[in-house]
Order: sequence, then C-alpha cells, then structure tokens
Amino acid sequence: RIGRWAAPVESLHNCPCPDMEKVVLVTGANSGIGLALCERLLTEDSQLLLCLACRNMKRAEDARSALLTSHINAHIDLLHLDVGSVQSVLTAAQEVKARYNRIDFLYLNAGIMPNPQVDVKALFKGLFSRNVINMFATAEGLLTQQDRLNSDGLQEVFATNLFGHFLLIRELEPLLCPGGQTSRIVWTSSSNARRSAFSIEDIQHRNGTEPYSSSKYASDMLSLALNRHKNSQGLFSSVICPGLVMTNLTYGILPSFFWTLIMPIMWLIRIFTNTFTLTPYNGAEALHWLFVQNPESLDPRAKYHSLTSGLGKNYTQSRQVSNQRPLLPQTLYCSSLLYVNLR
Ligand SMILES: NC(=O)C1=CN([C@@H]2O[C@H](COP(=O)(O)OP(=O)(O)OC[C@H]3O[C@@H](n4cnc5c(N)ncnc54)[C@H](OP(=O)(O)O)[C@@H]3O)[C@@H](O)[C@H]2O)C=CC1
Ligand SMILES: CC(C)CCC[C@@H](C)[C@H]1CC[C@H]2C3=C(CC[C@]12C)[C@@]1(C)CCC(=O)[C@@H](C)[C@@H]1CC3
Repeated sequence: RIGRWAAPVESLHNCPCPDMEKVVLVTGANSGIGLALCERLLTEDSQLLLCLACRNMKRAEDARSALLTSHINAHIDLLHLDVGSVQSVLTAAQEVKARYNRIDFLYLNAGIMPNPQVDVKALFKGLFSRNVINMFATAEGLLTQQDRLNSDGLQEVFATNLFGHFLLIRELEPLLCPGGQTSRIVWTSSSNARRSAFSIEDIQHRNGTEPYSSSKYASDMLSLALNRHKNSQGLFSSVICPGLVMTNLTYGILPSFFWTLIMPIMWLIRIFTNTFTLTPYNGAEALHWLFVQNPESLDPRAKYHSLTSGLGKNYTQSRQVSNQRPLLPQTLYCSSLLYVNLR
C-alpha cells in the first residue's frame, strides 16, 4: 500500500527475517498473560520472530530463557520498553524500525492496576443480589485504585495502559501494513472496562477512583476508532478480555495466600461464570485465537473474551463492546492524536 503506512525502502533490507516469517511484538511479555501468550504463539508457529518488549531486562532475559527451554530453536528478541514513559516509547520505536521491516502482530498487553482496594461491603451486598454473576465477571462497583503522576506529568494508569501504546502504534506506522500486507493490533482490555468510569472531560481520569476501568474503556474506544480509520489500509485492531487470571496483577489485589485459600470457591464460581479462567494459559486463549483468525472475518466492534467452562474447556466468545456513545471513538482518537502530537 502507498501513503503513510508504507515502509521506507531502506528499512526493507534491515530485517533478519525471511519473507514468510511473522514478526510479533508483545508488550509486558515477561510475566502473566503476556508470557503465556508467547509460549502459545511459539507452539502455534515455530517460525515466528518474537520480540518481547519489557521494561525490566532481567525479567525479560528470564522470560526468554524460559521460552527457549520448551522452544529450543525459537527466534526471540528482547526490546527495552517502558510504555509508561514517552521517551522510552520513542527510543524503542526507533530500535524496532532499525531491526524489522514490518510488524505482523502488535500485542498491546502491558498493563497496571496500582493500589487496588476491594469494597468489602459492596462485595457482601452483591453476593446476595441478583447481580452476583455480573459482579464476579466485571467487578463492577467492587474495585477502586489510587493513581499518581508519572515523570512525564501524566496519570500513570492512562500513560501505561493507553497513551504509551497509542504512541507506539503511531511511531511504528511505517512498519504496519507495508506493501499491501495486513497488520494486526490486539489490546488486552478487560470486562472491568465501563463507560460510566470514563469522561472525555477528564481524559486521564485524574479526578476519579477507577482509572483502570476508565483506561480499559478508552482502549476499547480507541480500537474501534482505529478500525474506522485504518481498516481500509489493512490495519485491524481487536480487544480481548482474558477473564479473571491469577497473575502479579491479581496478587496485588489480595495476597497470594488468600487466593490459594479461596481457590476451591473460585473453581465453584467458574461453574456459574466461565470468566474465571484463572491460569495465564487459559487467559491467553482469545489472544491466541485471534492470531489464527483471518482479520476480515472479525467484527471491528467486538470484544473477544477468553472463557473456561466448569469442566476446564477453553474457548473464545465475541461480545459487543459495551455502551458506545456515537462520537466517542472519534473524539478519543482525536484527543489521543493531539496528545501524541504535543509530546
Ligand atoms: N489478571 C487479570 O485477571 C486480568 C488482566 N488483564 C490485563 O492483562 C494484561 C496483562 O496483565 P497480567 O498478566 O494479568 O499481569 P502481570 O502483572 O503479570 O503482567 C503485566 C505485564 O505488563 C508489564 N508492564 C507493566 N507496566 C509496564 C510498563 N510501564 N512498561 C512495560 N511493561 C509494563 C509488566 O512488567 P513488570 O514485570 O516489569 O511489572 C508485566 O510484564 C494487563 O493489561 C491487564 O490489565 C485484564 C483482565 C484481567
Ligand atoms: C470469594 C471471592 C472469589 C472473593 C474475591 C472478590 C474480588 C477480590 C474479586 C471478585 C471479582 C474479581 C475481578 C477482578 C479482581 C478481583 C475481583 C474483584 C478483576 C477486576 C481483575 C482485573 C480485570 O481486568 C477484571 C476482568 C477482573 C474482574 C473480576
């Protein structure tokens, strides 16, 4: 394709990968769902050129070693990337452009939920309400977080979960959809994403207590806007929810011994809500499923959910992204563009 999405001619010679090898970049790849995704992708396609984009290089090295144990000949690169820092994203994007001539899959998975607080009163009230299943699936009304400013003067949750990733997409434009090929973007969103937690007047959720929910809703809207603006150029964006998964993120909500203690209850709850996927492998189901789908067959307005049945069977289900206000995707896209241009 011609225009802004075409790769500069000189970079076409940089790539160490033969033409047919897929180039996949995963942010937050050193633990949890991101690491499980990498494991599953290498099992699916041993020819992959996989780039682990992480903020901590020691953890990234450990993740690469773990992956190489089960995939001895895998081609795994490391990239230093702190998505919560504008400078780090810019430097990392330069590095990516020097290394590869295209990106086939960009998995935007890194995410944070700092200082979470569970509203125990609401939890007990919810247990005896008709809304109990929805409460376990979405944590609606149960969770708040305390956010702070990062060194760029941005709210940390939005900077990490949304802005850094959007900036990365914009900076990597020359590698997306080169020469008429398609490229894919996949956001690890959440069923905790809620429209009522987001306000276009407070785009970083500076004044609220649910920045996580707000940032995930914003990523859903941004994905929608990307599809509207870029599908015709061969760029396809999708959002997924991995379900409730035991990772460092959830161990930050309640201590690990507590989760271990209530594990039998969690297995029981899984019979009623298949959103308790629990293991990173199960949580990566929808991310893996999208990898093997034809992008033209996907619904640009869907959120793809990783689900695990009571008997432990994994599957992916598409549900409409909730409650879109007609102009919100465009507005958010424009605001994010403005943010990126002002950087
Ligand atoms: N666990 C769950 O139940 C759910 C998780 N999710 C989402 O899944 C994604 C993965 O989380 P999960 O695997 O659960 O949790 P983990 O904490 O295990 O993984 C998060 C990953 O993101 C990385 N990360 C965090 N901040 C940055 C940053 N500034 N720059 C680069 N990397 C960063 C972490 O790196 P480091 O090791 O250095 O901290 C880590 O590799 C997140 O987006 C989360 O919101 C969505 C729904 C449910
Ligand atoms: C007996 C119970 C299992 C006690 C656990 C209560 C709560 C701590 C959990 C109930 C629903 C959970 C949940 C999440 C966190 C922990 C709970 C609030 C998430 C918000 C984690 C991150 C996500 O992105 C969501 C998809 C999760 C939704 C459910």
